[in-house]
Amino acid sequence: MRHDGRARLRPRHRGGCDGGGTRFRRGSPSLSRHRRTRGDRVSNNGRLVIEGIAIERGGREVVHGVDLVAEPGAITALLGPNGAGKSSLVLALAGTIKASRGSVRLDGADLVGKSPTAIRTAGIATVPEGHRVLKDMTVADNLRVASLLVPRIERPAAVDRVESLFEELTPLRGRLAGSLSGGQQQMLAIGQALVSQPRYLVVDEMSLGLAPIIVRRLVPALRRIAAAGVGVILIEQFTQVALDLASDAYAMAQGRVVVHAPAAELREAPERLEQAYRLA
Ligand SMILES: Nc1ncnc2c1ncn2[C@@H]1O[C@H](COP(=O)(O)OP(=O)(O)OP(=O)(O)O)[C@@H](O)[C@H]1O
Repeated sequence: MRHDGRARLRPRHRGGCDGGGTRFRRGSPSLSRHRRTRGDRVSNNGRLVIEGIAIERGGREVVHGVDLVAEPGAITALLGPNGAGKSSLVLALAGTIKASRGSVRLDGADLVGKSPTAIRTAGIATVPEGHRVLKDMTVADNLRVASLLVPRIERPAAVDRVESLFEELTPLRGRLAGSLSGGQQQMLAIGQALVSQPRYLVVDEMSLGLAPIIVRRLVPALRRIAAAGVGVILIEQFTQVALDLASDAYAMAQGRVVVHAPAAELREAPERLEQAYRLA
């Protein structure tokens, strides 16, 4: 850790993240601008620690005490069938809905009950399922709008950094976001979340509505994001894509975590997931 609190750009080699050839442009600043003190590092090593989270929706509990730990610089997959409670957990992480019990700790602070803005400021950015970009605005303006959360002096660099991550978007800067392909719009949505240089990025159903060939174009960007030190929680319908990217995987069913294992183990034995879903 440098003394200015920024993570280095050195790619990390963890689990399925190869980091090879996927650095940010040389000299581009770190993705993470949130200050970490020595005391913070001692408290949980920068991990995002979710403990005993329960969530009610429509008057009934749909998530029943979920534990999950995400590591900085690593991709954590969150899998599970429809209705398992993944999106509810994501919305609670973003502060859009409130957990009825449990804690979400980053550097010792409990973020449950905090506003979405406070959570974003603490360093957690979320791309919710079906997130829409601003279709009547250009790509550049979508990123500029997202950069309003960043101190004025840092905004141009923040936008540049995201453009370097998604080079496919650079020639499209002047295009209306609504005219982009589905994959490019998803890149832009992830880019908007990254403009504020979060420490953790939560992406719900990254590939929703996208063809597998398009999803594969998003994969290197996710690897670069993690290699720059950002912890990623990836909720993904294409289990194999998620397990290839992740170092650690959780699967939920019926509001509970039913599997937690290294992603590599589940790649080797995908039937463990099906069994766990059946038993839940
Ligand atoms: N707005 C809502 N009001 C009431 N119940 C809801 C609401 N949204 C979701 N639920 C219920 O909460 C449970 C968990 O749903 P959730 O969307 O979190 O699951 P999921 O794992 O993300 O599934 P999917 O992949 O289909 O989105 C389900 O039983 C669902 O019917």
